[in-house]
Amino acid sequence: MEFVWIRHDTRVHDHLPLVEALASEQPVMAGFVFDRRNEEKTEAGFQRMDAKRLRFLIENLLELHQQLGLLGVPLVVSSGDPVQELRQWMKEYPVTNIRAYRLPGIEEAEDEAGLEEAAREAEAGTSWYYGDTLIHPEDLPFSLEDLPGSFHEFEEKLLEEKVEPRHEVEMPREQTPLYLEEHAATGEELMRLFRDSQAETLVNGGEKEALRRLDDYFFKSRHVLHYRQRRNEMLEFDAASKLSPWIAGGALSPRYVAVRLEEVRKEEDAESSVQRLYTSLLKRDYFHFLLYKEKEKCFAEGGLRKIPIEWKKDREVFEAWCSGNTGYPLVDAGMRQLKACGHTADCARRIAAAFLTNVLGVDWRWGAAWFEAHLIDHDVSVNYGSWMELAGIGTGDRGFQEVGAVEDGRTYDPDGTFVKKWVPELEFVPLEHLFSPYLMSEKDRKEAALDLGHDYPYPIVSLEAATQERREIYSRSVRSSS
Ligand SMILES: Cc1cc2nc3c(=O)[nH]c(=O)nc-3n(C[C@H](O)[C@H](O)[C@H](O)COP(=O)(O)OP(=O)(O)OC[C@H]3O[C@@H](n4cnc5c(N)ncnc54)[C@H](O)[C@@H]3O)c2cc1C
Repeated sequence: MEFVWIRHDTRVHDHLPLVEALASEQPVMAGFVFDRRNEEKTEAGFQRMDAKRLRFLIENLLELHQQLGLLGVPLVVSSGDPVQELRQWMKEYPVTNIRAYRLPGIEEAEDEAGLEEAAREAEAGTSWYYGDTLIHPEDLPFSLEDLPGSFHEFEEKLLEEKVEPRHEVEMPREQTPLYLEEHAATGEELMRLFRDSQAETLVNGGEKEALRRLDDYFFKSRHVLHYRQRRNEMLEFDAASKLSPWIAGGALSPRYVAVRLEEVRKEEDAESSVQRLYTSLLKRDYFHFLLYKEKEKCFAEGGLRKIPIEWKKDREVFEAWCSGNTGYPLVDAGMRQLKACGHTADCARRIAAAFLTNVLGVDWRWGAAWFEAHLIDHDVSVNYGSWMELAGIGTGDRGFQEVGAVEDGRTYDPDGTFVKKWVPELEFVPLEHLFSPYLMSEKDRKEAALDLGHDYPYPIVSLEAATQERREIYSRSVRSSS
């Protein structure tokens, strides 16, 4: 029997392991393990996977269960240590071969090695695939060891060498249904988990919903044509694709997105936005390859550049940031949105992340862990890679980055709708003071019905003084490491 181990690939389109398993003429089943590690607490004291992420995952799995059912492929689920659960399934079913996608990540690589060993013991084979990126690793014009040191260089090399994604694979063909009682039990279990989860998410999970969103953004509403100009808008849902939760969970293949994007490219005036969106997808690839290459370094205190920065582990300050109560409305709006629905726009992420590290000086890994817990599009390589970049310890050589916690409001939230939506305490504050309400006179505050320190906090630190302090710490640390 062929066994397809589902990891971050909760779909049936563009799924080579499934296609090849079904082409093998052997009966095929699939399995997914809810990884117990996600129930562990982080150093900062919260669970690694929040209810929103879990809910989105359950929705992806419910849809996969249905889609696999239509192909005659039963799906089993369990929770625990992935290798132990796979070992157990190899005992319960006559598994001769396991097929799965490889993933970047330390724990992921440990699981792959553990599965290899378990399969050897069970005298079963293993077949590994790459499907998490747009570009297949074997098609890179350099070895992983020679991965360029900046995304810009990486993109340039790929464009120069005209490296393109491979074609997506055909849809899997169905098999004579393999009846397993456990398939029905899986459906009931997933429904129970779904009913028990109360979380709200920006979008709903599942392959069908992913394909619907793509179709809408690319072809029906055609908002994609304005991607280059609008992608940094903070509040508007259609300003960017919002495909990341499905791509990260594997309900949507990045290659499928690229294929459909090429159809858009043929349209008049589409080139600039299409190319910009392709760049975004390539940036995701870059972070994936970076994690494949650098492994543990992507989680180290000093990051890839091994800069021995002193980070604070101040829980009170960290909690004010997590809950969106720093007194800087632009930071707080993004953080509140993240907590409420598991998503916030790219520039809101950048501002919030850089504020934690480059103003508050809190350990970047605490912030990355908070994002990991709450983002429904969490992708370990993109998240940790982005955090390192903003803290000045990742790829590129951008050094210390100033945080536009006030000025960026005028650029990215020019009419203040984003801040007013997520920080309603500031509803009556005029736009000129919206991003820095602490600068208002007492009279202005009264007129805006704002009792600072009561309705909304005073700034947790002075932006200028704290930035100056962190800049000095950063420069000292860079000097001491060179
Ligand atoms: C601190 C920080 C943490 C982040 N963590 C994650 C994460 O865990 N998972 C994640 O998918 N993205 C992450 N991002 C990148 C980016 O913010 C999101 O991909 C983007 O906001 C998703 O919205 P969208 O689907 O509308 O993107 P679009 O702008 O429509 O882009 C299309 C796709 O390209 C990819 N993409 C877009 N921007 C980036 C980027 N800067 N880096 C890498 N890939 C990108 C995503 O897959 C996205 O769905 C992070 C950014 C920062 C600054």
